[in-house]
Amino acid sequence: MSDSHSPEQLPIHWFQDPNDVPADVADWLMEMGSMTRRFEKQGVTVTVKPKNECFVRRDELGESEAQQLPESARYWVREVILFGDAEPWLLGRTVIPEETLTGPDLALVDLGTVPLGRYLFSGNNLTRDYIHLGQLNTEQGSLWARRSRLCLSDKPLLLTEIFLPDSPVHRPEGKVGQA
Ligand SMILES: C=C(O[C@@H]1C=C(C(=O)O)C=C[C@H]1O)C(=O)O
Repeated sequence: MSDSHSPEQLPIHWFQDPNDVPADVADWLMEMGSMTRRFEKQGVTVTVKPKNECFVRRDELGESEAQQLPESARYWVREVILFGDAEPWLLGRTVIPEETLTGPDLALVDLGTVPLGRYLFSGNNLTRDYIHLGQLNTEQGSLWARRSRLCLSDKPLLLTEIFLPDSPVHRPEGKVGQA
């Protein structure tokens, strides 16, 4: 799957019932802590390559994204590829209403190659409203995905993560280096 597609343009099928997802996959997708840290526990160096970062209007969001975020004049969008060592493991798309970018949280627009999780999980002011589990069918096969609405000091942001074929989520044992 080319990384030129924005996750919002990709037709992700969202499951109504998480029990429709295999338990070993759900164990990854329902991770409540930092996915960056979870990946690092696989023994890899996690790096982030920003692909797109900009402000957009509400009518430029995907319909399902806009439905899950409050009205705002504009939203900060961050799209990245996250790597485990040299392997692309995850496409991430974060949408942040401008009203969330207050005080120290304005730093969210300057993350660059710093993994979002390093910032979000650095304090004790992050909650996760929900995690939706999904699957994306591509010419190369299907990919697992999840969408979380997070709140940073009670201010919302929406995070979509698509797990790429090389990621542990798609390995039978979920472990790196096991054939
Ligand atoms: C939210 C986290 O940050 C990760 C890093 C991202 C980024 O740098 O934009 C996006 C998705 C996450 O997989 C996390 O570690 O849980």
